[in-house]
Amino acid sequence: MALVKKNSTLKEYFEDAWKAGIVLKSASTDVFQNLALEDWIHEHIDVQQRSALLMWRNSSAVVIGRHQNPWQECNLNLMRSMGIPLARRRSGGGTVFHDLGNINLTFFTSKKKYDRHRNLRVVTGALKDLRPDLDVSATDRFDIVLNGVYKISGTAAKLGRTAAYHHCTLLCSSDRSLLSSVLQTNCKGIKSNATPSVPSPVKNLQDEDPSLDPSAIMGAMASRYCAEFGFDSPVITVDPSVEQLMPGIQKMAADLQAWEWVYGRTPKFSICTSFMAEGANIGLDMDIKNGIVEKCAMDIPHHWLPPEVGKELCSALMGIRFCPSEVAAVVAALMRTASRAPDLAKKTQSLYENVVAVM
Ligand SMILES: Nc1ncnc2c1ncn2[C@@H]1O[C@H](COP(=O)(O)OC(=O)CCCC[C@@H]2CCSS2)[C@@H](O)[C@H]1O
Repeated sequence: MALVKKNSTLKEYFEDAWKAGIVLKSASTDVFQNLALEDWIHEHIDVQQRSALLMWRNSSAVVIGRHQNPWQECNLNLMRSMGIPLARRRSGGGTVFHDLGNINLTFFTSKKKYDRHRNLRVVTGALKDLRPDLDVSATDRFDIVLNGVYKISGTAAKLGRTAAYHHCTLLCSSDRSLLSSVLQTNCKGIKSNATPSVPSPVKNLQDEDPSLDPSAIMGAMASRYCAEFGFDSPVITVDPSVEQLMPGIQKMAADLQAWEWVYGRTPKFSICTSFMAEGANIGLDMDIKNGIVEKCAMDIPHHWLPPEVGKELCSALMGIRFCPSEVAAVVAALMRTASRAPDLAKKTQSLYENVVAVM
């Protein structure tokens, strides 16, 4: 393993030293830094005459596709309570769970040389180099399955004008029970045209063979990649938190982490649901555009709460971000300004808790 020389940017280093191709490994396990590293390479490195493989792992995170709805795809309540970040990537496709037991592989090429079959052959070939009798194969939707059934890898891609990347996951030893809990929505009654994920039964490679650990797999992957693409490269470790190496990368990471990108890019959707609050059945109807509440109506029995109180709450929710902290701030302000009888305050609080439960 080698580190990029001090005082040279990755671009200079890459383009001077590595004529045919390069194998990189990220030193970071931060999902936003690593997605920014992909973006940076895609935008700055000339891949017309060379190719690159980037290997990276993240600490626990959920990664949605560019055109997806996070409220529809994952359990945001659980993720918030466990401190698991949500990221929206630049490529399309469905939602996956990452942790240190999952390897991500990004294949950078010119658009002309973009070839997912070839890349997945590198992945399955490397696994077979480690364990020849492993039954792994690529499907026609570019998943890789183990024993013909269990998904161990999912694929997505980004095609630019002249350059492209194809990236995929590889489940070695991920927390499968956390994977399935976080990929289950806590939000009922969503109507949306966002890209839905395609859930599959998953397995870890280590369930099949405990010797298949992430570092052995990454070593085999690097060798196979070099053999397939016809060059020889050591694995170069790059640290995306070092701005001097990749000028502009911190801004890219900040953009990927911004609420406006992660949540605000969700295609317009609506929520039509009902819940029980303090013994009353309440209907909730909301439209959310760019992550902002555009319409809010509650169907509240009049004997339970005076209509003006419900209307006041709905109009306070209009125009705010569809997220618990903003709703909490709005409700706290309402409680402070309006003098509430204890009974009304309790009911407003219960409405608030139920609204937050769908966020
Ligand atoms: N880490 C991981 N690997 C493989 N399969 C997974 C994983 N996490 C969840 N899943 C399963 O795939 C479906 C979603 O499948 P679906 O086909 O909808 O989406 C994908 O596969 C997208 C792959 C994106 C790969 C990128 C590479 C670098 S950043 S993320 C989910 O419901 C689970 O059943």
